Amino acid sequence: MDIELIGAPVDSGKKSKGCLMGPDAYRTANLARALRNLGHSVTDIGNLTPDMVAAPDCANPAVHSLAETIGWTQAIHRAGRNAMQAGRLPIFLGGDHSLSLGSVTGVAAATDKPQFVLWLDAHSDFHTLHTTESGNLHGTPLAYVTGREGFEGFPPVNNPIPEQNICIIGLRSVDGAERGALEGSDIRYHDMREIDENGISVLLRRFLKDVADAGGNLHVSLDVDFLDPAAAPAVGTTVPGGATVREGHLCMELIADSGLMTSLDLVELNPFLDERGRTAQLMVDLAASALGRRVFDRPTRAYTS
Ligand SMILES: NC(=[NH2+])NCCC[C@H](N)C(=O)O
Ligand SMILES: [Mn+2]
Ligand SMILES: [Mn+2]
Repeated sequence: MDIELIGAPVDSGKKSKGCLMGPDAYRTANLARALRNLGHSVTDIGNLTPDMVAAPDCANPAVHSLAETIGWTQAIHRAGRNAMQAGRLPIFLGGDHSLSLGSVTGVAAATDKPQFVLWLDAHSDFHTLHTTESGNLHGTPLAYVTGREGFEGFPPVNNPIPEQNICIIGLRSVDGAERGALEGSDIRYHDMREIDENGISVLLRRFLKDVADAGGNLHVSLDVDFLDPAAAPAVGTTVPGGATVREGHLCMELIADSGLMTSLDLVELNPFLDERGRTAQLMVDLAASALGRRVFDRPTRAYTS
């Protein structure tokens, strides 16, 4: 694969800061080398900066950092579209999850194929500007990319993702308004109990088969808080009871086997909250699994520090 690393140090999607350090933490954890070792060509285009836009009016007083988030959305959208049009697989190095307002719409704008989205997250991120109580826009991208109303001031979504093409796995923290919207939608979603009862591979394989049958492109959006906080502490919105390290890798290995992934977000890493870089390293290892690393390819533990 021809992979493009796109630094997106978005930190406007919530109040507690630190995700802006994410792209450099992935670089420090040697993401590019891990992917090159798998035989991929890797280009790091450095970090994007947000467009400067005027602040639109917003009826919800809780919403904050609106202009900055719109500016990021535009810049990330362009970068994602360009990478796809150049025949590359973009990996968006976040940055908080509001970066997906731009990444998902950008990659979807670059293809005629049906676009599918796999959302690995403790949260559904299905708020609009009007339903969010926190005012944190990292809780909104899935509603935006499906073309829902309630995003005044944002670029119009010209290539909305059909709800049937979206699968959320890992849910364990959904706000009331999101729940109502989700239940009234065609999005498929699997909470942690369903994972426990069925095994994560059963749920994911079902979705991957649909992507394959439709001949679709697959965007994977991996939120650090999909994982259990014991394994991945470097995130502001920890929720106990998340995916294990092996469940995370199994998802990524199934994605690699499918050959369907065309773009990837690594979001919500807050290196300020990390412990000796272990969450950044885990995210790098998961990205490597998604791009073909297998259990037996992993460096022998005793030989690494
Ligand atoms: N990308 C995330 N970590 N999102 C968390 C969102 C939490 C909550 N639903 C909110 O709107 O504030
Ligand atoms: Mn999220
Ligand atoms: Mn989350």
